[in-house]
Amino acid sequence: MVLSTAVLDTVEQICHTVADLHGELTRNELVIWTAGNVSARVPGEDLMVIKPSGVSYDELGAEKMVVTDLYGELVHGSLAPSSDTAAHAYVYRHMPEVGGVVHTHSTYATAWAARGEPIPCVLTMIADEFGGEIPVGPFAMIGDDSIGRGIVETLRGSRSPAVLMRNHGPFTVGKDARSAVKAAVMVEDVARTVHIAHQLGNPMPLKQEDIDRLHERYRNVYGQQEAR
Ligand SMILES: O=C(CO)[C@@H](O)[C@H](O)COP(=O)(O)O
Repeated sequence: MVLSTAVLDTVEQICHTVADLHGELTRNELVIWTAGNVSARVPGEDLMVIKPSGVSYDELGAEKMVVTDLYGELVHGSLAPSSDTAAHAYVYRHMPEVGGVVHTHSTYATAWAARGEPIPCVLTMIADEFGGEIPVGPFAMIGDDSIGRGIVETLRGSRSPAVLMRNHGPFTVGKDARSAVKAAVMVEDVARTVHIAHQLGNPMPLKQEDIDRLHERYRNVYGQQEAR
């Protein structure tokens, strides 16, 4: 596939954004070695930008990013795309509102995934960002559509931008890649806090009406609305 100059310009900007966001994964200590990935949809095109597989985060500049179609076929770039490319691509094909996808193996969220247990909505921060419990998706093999199917089946009908894929780890989505990274940071933080709460006793669930009000306020009042 030959990309037009206009699309190449857009792709170049997105490559910089996606490369920088991989720096957020390391800065927030969500990944070890090469074990996590960020992607972004190319707006208006059936394309996405994702990191190459198995390349050190220290070497992940914009020039190393790869562009694939929404079936994971390489369109631009020379390196082999991330092993989770098919999963990200499936999400973009089936969730048109999603502009960014992130996967990590962050320690506490992955521990919940190993136990196959949703993170209960026992904190205002969980109600705010996730709108309820953080769900568990099925175990799925790496490399084909299976993980993507599990993500989409679990997140459809949920307000959560995060799913804990059983025996694997968290996948998060957002309107753009930065929002998906934010959800990845937050899922790890609440996974750790709720784990600690469990060591101390029984965390108290929030009432559904309070969850709804908190989530609504977070979406529509919190922060600088024009920047959301
Ligand atoms: O869980 C998996 C698959 O084993 C991945 O998240 C890897 O840990 C990182 O893979 P690349 O993005 O480097 O291919």
